[in-house]
Amino acid sequence: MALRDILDITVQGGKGGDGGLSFLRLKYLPKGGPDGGHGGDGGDVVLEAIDDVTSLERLVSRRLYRAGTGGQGEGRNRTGARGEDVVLKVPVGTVATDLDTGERLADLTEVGQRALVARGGLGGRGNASFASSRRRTPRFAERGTPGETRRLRLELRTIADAGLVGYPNAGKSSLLAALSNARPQIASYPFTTLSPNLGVVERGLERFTLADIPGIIEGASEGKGLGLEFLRHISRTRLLVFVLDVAEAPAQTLEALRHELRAYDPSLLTLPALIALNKVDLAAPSEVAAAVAELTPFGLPVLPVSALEGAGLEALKGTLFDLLPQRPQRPAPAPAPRRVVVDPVRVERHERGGWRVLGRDVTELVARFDASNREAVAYLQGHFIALGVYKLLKRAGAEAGDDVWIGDAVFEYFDEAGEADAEDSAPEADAAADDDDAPAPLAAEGDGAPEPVGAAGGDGVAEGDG
Ligand SMILES: Nc1nc2c(ncn2[C@@H]2O[C@H](COP(=O)(O)OP(=O)(O)OP(=O)(O)O)[C@@H](O)[C@H]2O)c(=O)[nH]1
Repeated sequence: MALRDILDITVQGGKGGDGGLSFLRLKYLPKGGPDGGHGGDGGDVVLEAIDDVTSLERLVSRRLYRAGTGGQGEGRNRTGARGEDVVLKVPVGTVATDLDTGERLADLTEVGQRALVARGGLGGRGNASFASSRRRTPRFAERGTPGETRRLRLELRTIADAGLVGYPNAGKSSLLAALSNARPQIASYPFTTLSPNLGVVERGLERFTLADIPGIIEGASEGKGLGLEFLRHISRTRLLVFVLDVAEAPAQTLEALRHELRAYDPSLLTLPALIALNKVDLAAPSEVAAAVAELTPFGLPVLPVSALEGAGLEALKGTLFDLLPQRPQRPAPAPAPRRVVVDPVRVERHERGGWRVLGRDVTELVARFDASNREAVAYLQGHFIALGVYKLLKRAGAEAGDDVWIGDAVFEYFDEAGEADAEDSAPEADAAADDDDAPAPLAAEGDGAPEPVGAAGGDGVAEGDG
């Protein structure tokens, strides 16, 4: 079977469900407390390695794989359902790379191994979470965050146990067909095989996989022909079978093949190897004997065979089983650490007048609330203080009435006295989260002017040039 071995897709974690906005209703308790539950987290996109080399083929029909959205939080503090995961089955030997960052996300070397490639978003907190002694009936809740989106390259690096290496037309496909269950196309001209063919070789209950590694010609290691495309398939085999045509200067050919392998990856030459001296049916016995003598100095077992007529194949098979090293029990690799993106809060002029506040923490925070909801904005103000937003705006020269853009939301800036005094008694970042409707000099557009209050704590976090 010919294998598709590279596929680019987009994967997207599910959006987190929004937090619930709800109040307890009881017959004798008309003004019940807030009881909106949390939104469920969005589902993840996960890769799972299976023992089927054709499985990339089945992912071709779609370009985007998106996991399920988390359910919305509901009354009586009911948490929304978690979004459904999407599990993509890929062949063992698949390597997943982030196309935009080049980061290696997964290297699946064992059947059943899984890797998370796009995390679902977080569910938002329900309004019950925002209740406090001063805000008994919070009429806002948090939105869920979007899931991760990634452009992904899936690349199958064939993990065949043994690889057939030889010049075009040496008889690799024929040998593969003769030794295994594979039925590759065979033609009498070079380059019939453009992607590796794979077969399973069996002896009683033992079995191993054998791949035909085509395209290795002189200069392959420098990228000639499709050389590098094919060479990467060898990089994981545990045994090499050099396939040489008895009539085509076998010793010289072997030298050339070894040269290409060494240039690509010197460690390939340390793998156990043997020589299948093919097409002996076309040569006189003396010719075969001379070729064997010529090859002996390489120190590898030499097995004269005829892929076409079947001569020597049982002996070849036996030697393959004898030489094949045990598959190492590789521990599952540790998951890659999450990258921490440093994107400090900063302020710049907005092209339409006013200001733009940038920085991941603050824009993500604002995106989680409805900026037209006064209560939500009052809640956000505590965080703006902790993140140093006011201080930066003031330093940059913001004036009362200026528009301040944060993500998609627009606020209005209020300049006020007393800020300097408040700088010392700035709240901790954590405390700000629970801070009650602390008025501060940013209000949602159209809101009445709140009372002035002072500036930034958490300045270390927010350091940046205004
Ligand atoms: N007489 C004879 N012909 C053979 C033998 N093995 C392969 N051939 C022939 O040699 C030609 C090439 O064989 P393939 O198996 O396609 O060779 P390959 O090395 O896989 O070639 P590429 O796929 O082009 O890299 C075909 O015409 C085969 O029938 C053999 O043992 N004896």
